[in-house]
Amino acid sequence: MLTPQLLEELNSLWEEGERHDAVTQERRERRLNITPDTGCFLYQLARTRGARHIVEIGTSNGFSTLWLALAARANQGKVTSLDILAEKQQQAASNLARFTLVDWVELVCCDALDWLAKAPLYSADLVFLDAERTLYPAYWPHLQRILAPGALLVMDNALSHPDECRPFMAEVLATPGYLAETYAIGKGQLVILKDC
Ligand SMILES: C[S@@+](CC[C@H](N)C(=O)[O-])C[C@H]1O[C@@H](n2cnc3c(N)ncnc32)[C@H](O)[C@@H]1O
Repeated sequence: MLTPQLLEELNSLWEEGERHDAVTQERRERRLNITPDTGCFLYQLARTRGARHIVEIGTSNGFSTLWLALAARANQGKVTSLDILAEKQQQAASNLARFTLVDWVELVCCDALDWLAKAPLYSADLVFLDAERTLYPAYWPHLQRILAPGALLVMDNALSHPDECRPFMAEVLATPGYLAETYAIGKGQLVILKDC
């Protein structure tokens, strides 16, 4: 259960990230966190789906990972979270420890495409995509393979960066068996259901 105190602590971490990003020019040093309502949305989706195998692409300092980890803990599952930058994952490890969620998350420092290329069939119940948007079309064949029947894929930034997201969205809409819709939550969430 997410207590008011826990929600307040998550909100404080997000506010701290916003303050940090406001004075940080270098993109690789920015947190670029999802919004708290997006975190709540992910938690609700993961809980109602009963997702046990959750994959996150783009860990940063672990703000979104915390929400997914809370759902994984409740579902007795786990999160595998990927980021290409080791320093980001060190920050995430520290935040997971602070929220005592380390046991529900495996942090993997890698290029997401390399990891996806080796991931097994039907190995994910929920995937959260929040990394380098122009690379998503190359991820799509692998994402289709790893999503279990009835699984969900959520992509952040559908409304904040429509031009960068358009090629991926076009690929998804052209693929039979997937139901996609964009919701005006945070920076815009494209939710894709593997409906086959
Ligand atoms: C927008 S941030 C993620 C924010 C995070 N989901 C949150 O809300 O707290 C994007 C992250 O994707 C990572 N990234 C970029 N390209 C990547 C790649 N090819 N493979 C894995 N991670 C990548 C970046 O290092 C960065 O930390």
